[in-house]
Amino acid sequence: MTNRLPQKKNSTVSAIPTTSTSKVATLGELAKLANYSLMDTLNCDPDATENGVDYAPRQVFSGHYVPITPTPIKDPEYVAHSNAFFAELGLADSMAESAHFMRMFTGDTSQVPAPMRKIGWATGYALSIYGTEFTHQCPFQTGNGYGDGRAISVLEAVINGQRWEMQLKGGGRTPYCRGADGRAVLRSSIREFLAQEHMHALDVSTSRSLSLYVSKTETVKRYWYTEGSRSENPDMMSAEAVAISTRVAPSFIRVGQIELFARRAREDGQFEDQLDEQVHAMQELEKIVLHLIDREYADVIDSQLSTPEKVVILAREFRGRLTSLIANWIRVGFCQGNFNSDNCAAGGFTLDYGPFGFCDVFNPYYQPWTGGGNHYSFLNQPKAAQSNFESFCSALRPLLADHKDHLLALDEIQREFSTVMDSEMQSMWAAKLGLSTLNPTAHKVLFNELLTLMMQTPVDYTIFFRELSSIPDDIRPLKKSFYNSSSQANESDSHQRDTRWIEWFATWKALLNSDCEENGSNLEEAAKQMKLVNPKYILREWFVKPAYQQATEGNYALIRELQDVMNQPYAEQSQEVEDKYYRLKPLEFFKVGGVSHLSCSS
Ligand SMILES: Nc1ncnc2c1ncn2[C@@H]1O[C@H](COP(=O)(O)OP(=O)(O)OP(=O)(O)O)[C@@H](O)[C@H]1O
Ligand SMILES: [Mg+2]
Repeated sequence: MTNRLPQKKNSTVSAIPTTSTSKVATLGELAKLANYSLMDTLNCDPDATENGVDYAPRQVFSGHYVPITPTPIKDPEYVAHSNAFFAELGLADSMAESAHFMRMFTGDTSQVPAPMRKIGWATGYALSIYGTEFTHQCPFQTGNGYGDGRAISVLEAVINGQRWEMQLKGGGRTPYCRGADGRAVLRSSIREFLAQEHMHALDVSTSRSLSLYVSKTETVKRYWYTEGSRSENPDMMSAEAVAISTRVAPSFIRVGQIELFARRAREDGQFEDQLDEQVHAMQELEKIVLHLIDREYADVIDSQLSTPEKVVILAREFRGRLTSLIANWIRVGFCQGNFNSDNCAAGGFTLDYGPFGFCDVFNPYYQPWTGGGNHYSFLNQPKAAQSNFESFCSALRPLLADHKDHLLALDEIQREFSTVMDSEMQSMWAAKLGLSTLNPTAHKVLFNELLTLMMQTPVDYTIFFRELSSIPDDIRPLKKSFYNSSSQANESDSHQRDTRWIEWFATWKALLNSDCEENGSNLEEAAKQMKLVNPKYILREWFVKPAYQQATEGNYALIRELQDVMNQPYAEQSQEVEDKYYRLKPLEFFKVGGVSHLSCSS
């Protein structure tokens, strides 16, 4: 029986583990775990100011990072921290509201205890949209001014043998800010904070949430929707409180980052001074790739291998993680919305919860972001991932220029992407249906008919699969997931629809029974497995909206409630929770700006 699709674990590093079982309770204790591999091994931008007050938009021509001192938010207030992640890191919960911790993670690094550093870093990256290279998003039209415009990393620490990078989002301007304010508002910060931890609880590989603080006095202006607006684009400008959330991952290296150095390494080199630059760029490309391997793939790539050998394994491993990630996104109804190469983590986990959403009604073209088009829509994500993977492979190619066999191996890995992706998708759909495979023709027919029925009915994606997971006796429980209830549809249509569902259900049940027999399993076991694959609770946008609305009034109760419910998405939980959160999307929320669609997310 196929069960929950495994996600690749974040890589570990060999370091001295913290042996003590007592929790890290002060910033001083956390400081002792600091270990700045990126700053210490990669190249600093030679034009950067030493004190890190490098806030004006400018071109950054070389180097892997720019040292940046974050800009603290004014009069910060604690909003939330992730208890689950604190526990995993061995941090005491009390730290989140302690003065020193709060000061650092609201952007004031002036007093951090040594060996922590007062200056953080931002990185440049390139952008490809659906495989096409872009440079004009950068104000200089060269691509040299694009990168972390408001994300500033402030710490790398090795905690219990695992290396983590901690990054402030909304920590102020950097040379990559392109003239913007470097801030994030409370609404988008709450969305990202909750979604990251929810995705982790769903077993989908992701950056994690550490903490979230809001300013009581500092605001920035953002376009947004008036209450109940059905407009596609925001119809008002409002002043919103700024916030800093801290996200954490083994690294924040994006496909776009590797691309940036590859593009430079690829330049013509017609003139002698350009040749020097090109050699330098090639060295920088190799360095960032080796760093990526060290940070994200150390457990699967032998450090003794040559660079070309490492590069080929890297491509294969990333392909494995990326295809598994996308299958998992689709398993839980997640649409990233803006899956450009600069939002695609080279470690193969979910990054950048901007215009993301979880689908309520099943729709293959579900896309929460009005600017995202069909290419980033729900069931097109495997294709979007393939484009990012091709950009990744192109960026690795300069490193293999003199190694024909390795180049051929890379070509092969790239060519096989869609086969590997299809196989991941098939296993995922099979697991959602409780089946061990979708290979036999009868299974494929069953699946295709299901897609048609789910669209035509239409069904709520989460509720449908969760009800199916109970392996009911007939289709009545499945009807809980139908958006057009029989009372709304005309009688003959609903009769026809039910007949098709009854037939589909009978076929599914028969295939499930014979699958169980073949595998020496039973329906009870199948139901148990299905409930580990098909979540009951999903972070629907209309749950999040009241939480961020109340938060603007200083009431964080709903955020806590959502943390509790969404951090155990497979559990049955109480009747009260079920009544409130296991529900179809109310009709009044359809087509409403900020709930059903977003035009921007920052
Ligand atoms: N308010 C802002 N100030 C400065 N830069 C910004 C701001 N908003 C977005 N950016 C930058 O614009 C680029 C595109 O924005 P996008 O919405 O993809 O990213 P994001 O949500 O800020 O960042 P990330 O990908 O780091 O999660 C990013 O490089 C981002 O840093
Ligand atoms: Mg982004």
